[in-house]
Amino acid sequence: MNILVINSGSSSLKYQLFKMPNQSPICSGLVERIGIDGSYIKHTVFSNGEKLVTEKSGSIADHGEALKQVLAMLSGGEKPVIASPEDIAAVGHRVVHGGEHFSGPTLITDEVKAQIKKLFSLAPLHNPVNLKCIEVAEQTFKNAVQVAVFDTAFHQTIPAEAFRYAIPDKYYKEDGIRVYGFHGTSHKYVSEQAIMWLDKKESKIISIHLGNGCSMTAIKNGQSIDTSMGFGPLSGLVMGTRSGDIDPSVIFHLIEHAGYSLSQLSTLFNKESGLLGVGGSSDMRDIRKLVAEGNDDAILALELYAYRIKKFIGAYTAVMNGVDAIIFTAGVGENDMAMRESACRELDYLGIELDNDANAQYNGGIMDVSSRNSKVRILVIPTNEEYEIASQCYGLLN
Ligand SMILES: Nc1ncnc2c1ncn2[C@@H]1O[C@H](COP(=O)(O)OP(=O)(O)O)[C@@H](O)[C@H]1O
Ligand SMILES: CC(=O)OP(=O)(O)O
Ligand SMILES: [Mg+2]
Repeated sequence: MNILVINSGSSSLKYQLFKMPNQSPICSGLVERIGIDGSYIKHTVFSNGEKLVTEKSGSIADHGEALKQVLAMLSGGEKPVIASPEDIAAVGHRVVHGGEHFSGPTLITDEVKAQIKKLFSLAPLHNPVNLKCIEVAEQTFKNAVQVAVFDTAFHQTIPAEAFRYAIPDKYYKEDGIRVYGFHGTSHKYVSEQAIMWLDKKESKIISIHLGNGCSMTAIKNGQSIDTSMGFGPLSGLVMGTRSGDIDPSVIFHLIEHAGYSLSQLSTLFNKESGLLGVGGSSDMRDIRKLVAEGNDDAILALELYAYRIKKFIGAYTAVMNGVDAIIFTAGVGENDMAMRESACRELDYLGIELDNDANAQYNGGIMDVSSRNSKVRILVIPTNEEYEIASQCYGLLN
């Protein structure tokens, strides 16, 4: 059974085609820097132990256009992987916000699409794009089953003391205002990998997902018990274009004294803040180049970014009364060794000590980059949201 997985993030679209239940993909790829200059597609076909890579650059304005180009690559190019749309039995979609409605993989119906739409304003960089990808896939693969896997699902185990905000009851009961948490598919996947690696079911893990969106999760005995994103994917860590935690008084101030409208506020905190707002680019690679040129704004952006991670490591160590392992994952977490170094600096009081050489040598797979004396294992684990989505789809359909 061929399952195509579509993972649209805020700046990227990733995809993999799996022949399930076999774990290895037939092809995979990503479209990066969507909506900013220098967009490109990298499409890799795996065949008889070999990799055939096709790369294409050019401007890609939005996720709809990105997905159309990806679909053309699946059936065309040097090595087509499908002969016709009928070759795809199911399409698994990453959907970021599912509210309290969804705690597992879900067959997409008109009702499910309506729910995804209802949550547009809570995840404005994601849910509209997720729905667009579902619609393009429905039109392209008319006979395939469409399945949604929600970022929020893994966090449904968070207890009330962590998911409720300290505001009157009715805002939760009537309006569903609570912490939902995101990147759940990634936190689930990497923490399960870590539990296998540690060979320890009763474990305390902090998972740090640093992509364009960034979040951290405290995972006790395999279950999410707290996470840094909240009602929407905006709170917590400093991100590519999102501010992370901010005192709501700033919002009152901007409305009262600068006449800001709702949409101006949403644009400011979702699209113009974070690394972009402080350092001049949303992309960590650009920030690193600016830092190398001595740009003070970019240096400050990195400091804010690392400081916030460190603060949550402290908070989640306290919440779990200890920590066995910390995981770094996603675009920045896997590729930016200097950020891992900054975030773990001077944490020896908590028993967290990085091995700088091992950290610098990381080049893929699961690796322990902590020093021998470190009480806490520091693991770099490549996330694979697409594989996790494919297995959940397969589980649902069989
Ligand atoms: N080699 C690298 N060094 C530093 N940062 C990197 C590298 N490769 C990717 N990144 C960063 O990873 C981020 C994107 O992460 P990703 O997980 O793909 O994001 P998303 O899924 O949220 O769109 C960008 O900030 C990008 O600069
Ligand atoms: C939820 C979220 O922020 O996702 P991404 O990092 O893919 O933008
Ligand atoms: Mg992502």
